[in-house]
Amino acid sequence: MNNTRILKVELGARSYPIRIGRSIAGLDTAFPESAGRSLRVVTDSNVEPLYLEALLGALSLTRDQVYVVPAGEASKTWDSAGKVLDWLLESRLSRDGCLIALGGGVIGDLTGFVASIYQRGIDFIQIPTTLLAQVDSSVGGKTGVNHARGKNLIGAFHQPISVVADTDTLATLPKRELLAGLAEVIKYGMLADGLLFEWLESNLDRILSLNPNSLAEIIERCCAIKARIVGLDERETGSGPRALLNLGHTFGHAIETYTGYTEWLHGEAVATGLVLAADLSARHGWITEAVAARCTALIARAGLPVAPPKGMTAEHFRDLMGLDKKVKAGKLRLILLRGLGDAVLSSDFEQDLLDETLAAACRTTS
Ligand SMILES: NC(=O)c1ccc[n+]([C@@H]2O[C@H](COP(=O)([O-])OP(=O)(O)OC[C@H]3O[C@@H](n4cnc5c(N)ncnc54)[C@H](O)[C@@H]3O)[C@@H](O)[C@H]2O)c1
Ligand SMILES: O=C(O)C(=O)C[C@@H](O)[C@H](O)[C@H](O)COP(=O)(O)O
Ligand SMILES: [Zn+2]
Repeated sequence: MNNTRILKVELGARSYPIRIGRSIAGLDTAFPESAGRSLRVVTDSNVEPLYLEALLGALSLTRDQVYVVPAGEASKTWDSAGKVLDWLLESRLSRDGCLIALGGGVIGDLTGFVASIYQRGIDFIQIPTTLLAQVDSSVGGKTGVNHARGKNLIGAFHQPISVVADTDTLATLPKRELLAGLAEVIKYGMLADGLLFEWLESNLDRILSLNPNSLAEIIERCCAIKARIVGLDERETGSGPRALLNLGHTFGHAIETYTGYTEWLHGEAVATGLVLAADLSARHGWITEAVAARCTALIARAGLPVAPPKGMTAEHFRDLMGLDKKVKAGKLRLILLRGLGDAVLSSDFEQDLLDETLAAACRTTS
């Protein structure tokens, strides 16, 4: 790969590199971690025609070492995981084998989950091909599948042994998917890095026009934030900082579940969730209304939704958010803002103010 930048997720014996660079043709040199391993690739039906041949060529693999799932969130299910597991057993992969996830966050989460339970756990490598996966999902070892009752409710923490992000792959990404990835980038600015947020306000157009240097810049900055947080709190303990990466997600996951995982992309739902989190923070007086307005404005400028789907009510939100994994002792906990770049995990928000936020948001779309 050309111009490779290397970051590291520091987790003792489970530490691993994140390589960010260009040119998929050089992928063989990009992850020495795969050398000498028995490999299997999992990808999806959109990524297969675009990047599979290059990867197979680089690693001297054959088609029978590849499993292709239908593209999209509908494949992030228990049923799909079962099918991949069946295939791995049929292809007689042993415990020293290694999976490669070639694709977006759906493929990364699904493949990582399969790797976490196949023969009680085998290695896997992430080759993220969406902006969302390059800035977020490929790093940190959250793997899993969705359930009709809620997002990511079945899963495991299982770290990859390597992440290889080739920014050239973003050239083929549909615009809507690029924008969905941008939602997680804006999230990082809001929760941990006010300067990144300001940089996005000034440089949004460069990102939208796929300027390679700007893309590499945001991918590196986001991965650095995530690597630091994951290194401090790998398994999202109650007291550690990892939960902060969930800013906007309690609302966002409710939207994804309400819409059946097919209408709204994850990043779109998170975008609206970020707006709601900022609104609720402002109602508490923890950030000014002007800061909340800046968050909403940047998200809207990025072409992302700022209000829930039509028909979704405050009652729908309250019901779905009750199954959020951050619920503790029956009490909902939310990530809220104390400033731009300063997020907190809070259980002491006012229920009345949450009701106001939900009522106002749902009124705009009903
Ligand atoms: N594990 C984590 O920490 C974490 C973090 C954020 C999101 N996620 C999960 O990630 C998922 C969303 O990921 P996503 O947005 O990457 O979705 P995705 O994997 O569905 O990819 C989006 C679409 O782009 C296509 N695609 C992928 N790469 C392409 C390329 N280079 N060119 C053209 N098309 C391409 C895919 O086929 C798909 O249709 C959600 O399930 C979300 O919950 C997980
Ligand atoms: O890595 C994390 O931690 C995150 O919360 C990143 C999120 O962007 C991501 O969507 C994650 O899958 C959400 O996890 P969940 O635990 O809320 O299901
Ligand atoms: Zn997310």
